[in-house]
Amino acid sequence: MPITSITLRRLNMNLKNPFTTSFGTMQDKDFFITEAADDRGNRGFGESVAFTSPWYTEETVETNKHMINDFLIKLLQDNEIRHPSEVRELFKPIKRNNMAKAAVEGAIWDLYAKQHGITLARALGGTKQKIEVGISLGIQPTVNDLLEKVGHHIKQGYKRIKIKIKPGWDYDVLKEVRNQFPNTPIMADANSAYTLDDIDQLRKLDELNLMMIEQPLAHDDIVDHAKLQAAIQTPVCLDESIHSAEDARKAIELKSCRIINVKIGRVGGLAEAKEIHDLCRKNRIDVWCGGMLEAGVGRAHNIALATLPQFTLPGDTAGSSLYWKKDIIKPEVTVNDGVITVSNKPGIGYDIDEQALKAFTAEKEVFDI
Ligand SMILES: O=C(O)CCC(=O)c1ccccc1C(=O)O
Ligand SMILES: [Mg+2]
Repeated sequence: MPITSITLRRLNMNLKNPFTTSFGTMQDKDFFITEAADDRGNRGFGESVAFTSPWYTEETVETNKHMINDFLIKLLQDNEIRHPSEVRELFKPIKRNNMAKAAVEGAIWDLYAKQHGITLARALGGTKQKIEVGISLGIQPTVNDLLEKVGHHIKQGYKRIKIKIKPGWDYDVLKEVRNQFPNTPIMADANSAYTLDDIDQLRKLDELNLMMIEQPLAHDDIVDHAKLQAAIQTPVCLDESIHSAEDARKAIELKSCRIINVKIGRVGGLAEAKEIHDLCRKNRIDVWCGGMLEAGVGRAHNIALATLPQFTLPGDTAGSSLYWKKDIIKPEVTVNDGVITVSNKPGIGYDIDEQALKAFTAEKEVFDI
């Protein structure tokens, strides 16, 4: 497929509200938007989901820059690809650095879909016209703040509420939420804040009828998670531990989880994400699309991925306006009664807001391919 250039733009955007996890608080986002262009005026876009510090995985904005500039671009310059699904194989000699790879691969998928006049969802084999979404609520200053936010988002129609937890902000808080909202689908995300020593505290969550607990144990573990899953009723969902279809296969085999949160960046791109999806479909593991506080381009990619059939649970792809005063796509992603209607325009399905993109761009570099 024709690709004549890759452009890297480094953007700075401010989140509307600070987002707090068991690791700390995020307010500013500094990230890359990638663009793959051909000589017929088609432009495909991708987004890197790495943060400025390596708290979620080992990658950062700076490591992304190094990997893309010094390795991934060269592989594209030296090799022809016929289809975006070949990018994964092309990037294999570079170990890990999945978010860097996904950012480049994503732009190429969007370009391919636009070259063929089809939606990215269709290029991936997705069929859903509508996707259900939930919201992820960071750790709040007080329980009352949390209860108020939960109530607000239930009223807006979000299909499930995810609550970040950590030791000291877990059972008691979730119990208050459950008491006030007895019928709402609720889940918890610990971002690796516990160990097996906390098993009694984690078992207490069983009485709260949670949809799942996401990544309770270490970011690189699938063994202790299997022990935990055997000891509690609440389904375990893995996020940080799954970087590839191979990781997913092993976790399924060990019974480390009953659910997997798929994030395109964490697993190295759309082709790998689809393979995890296919594997989970075969093994009847529910999957949902996670979020990384994306701007519109990354959000659009998530929506396209979530049109695949095994995305059976609501994802973290909430509406743009929950994160940003102004997004970089037109129109912004909107959610009605917890549902996003999938765009039928070619590629990611949203236009780039060129003015906004320019306004948020701090650095720009163009590589000829
Ligand atoms: O709303 C979103 O984009 C997802 C929010 C979220 O939970 C999250 C945000 C940043 C990093 C990791 C996670 C996570 O799923 O663990
Ligand atoms: Mg998570």
